[in-house]
Amino acid sequence: MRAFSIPMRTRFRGLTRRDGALIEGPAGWGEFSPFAEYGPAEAARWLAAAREAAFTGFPEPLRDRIPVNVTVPAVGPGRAREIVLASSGCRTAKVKVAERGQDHREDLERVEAVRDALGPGGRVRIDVNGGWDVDTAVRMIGMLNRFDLEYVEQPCATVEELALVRRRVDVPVAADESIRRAEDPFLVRKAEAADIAVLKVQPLGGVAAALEVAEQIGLPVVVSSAVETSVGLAAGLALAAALPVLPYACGLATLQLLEGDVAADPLTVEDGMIAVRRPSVDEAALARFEVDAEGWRLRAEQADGHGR
Ligand SMILES: O=C(O)CCC(=O)c1ccccc1C(=O)O
Ligand SMILES: [Mg+2]
Repeated sequence: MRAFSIPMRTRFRGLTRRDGALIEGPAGWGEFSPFAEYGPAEAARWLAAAREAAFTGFPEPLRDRIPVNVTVPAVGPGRAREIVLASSGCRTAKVKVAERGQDHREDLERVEAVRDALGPGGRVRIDVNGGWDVDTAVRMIGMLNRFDLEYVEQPCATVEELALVRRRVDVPVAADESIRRAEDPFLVRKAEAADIAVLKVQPLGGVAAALEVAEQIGLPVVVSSAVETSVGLAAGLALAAALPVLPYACGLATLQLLEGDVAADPLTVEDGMIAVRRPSVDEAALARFEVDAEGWRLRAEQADGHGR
């Protein structure tokens, strides 16, 4: 097992560095990078995803390029515009809103700047990460829809709240945390709480497991990353490539958020798309970010035996 710590270009989810581990097996490299605050039961699924990549491999791809969105963190409007313009042709942007410590005006200015940078033909989605209550969500979605929203991701924290918001707004609702951190990922479907499912490979325990969730959830899927190196992103690409239909751009352009990568040929965006392939770890690239792996070995050991 090898471990990395890569600085983030801009603070994201409160993170200033992305830390994780890499394992190599007969099928290739796998990434194990659960966030620091996740306990062993949750980390067990992330570990299963890394092992699938290293020892099993991925399902057959049905497409060889995946359209992706540029991810805009909770930055000021000037920086938001720069990020969109430097996104290598992404025609869809996902804008983080409701950042703790910021006000609604900052969200409006950021989304306006992104719409302006993309032009009327681009698509703008927002991700609230559960930051609003129902009334705030209804009010803010109404205001932000002036910039024509493709969908709103996780406007509130709970499935019940998502269902209430969904009944009160015209903008489609996507569920993220309500699927990847839920006891029952299908509650969203049963409660008719979302129009779109955001699926991430590591939190769901691998590509095959996520593909199964996609089949059973009966909603269009957006594959998104957990802000990973090219090794983790490759698993997301494999999922996106294996889905029978892919109506939306995926949140896999997140290498743009990191200062560097562990591969010599990173999964970069070209014309708003990423080619489906699996880069391997390059010793010289990893050397820039490598840290001691002992803590990660311990974390994997603790995660073992904590299956879903
Ligand atoms: O979907 C994207 O554009 C990027 C990925 C992303 O936003 C994300 C990355 C890590 C953890 C949580 C999230 C999220 O979607 O909330
Ligand atoms: Mg999200």
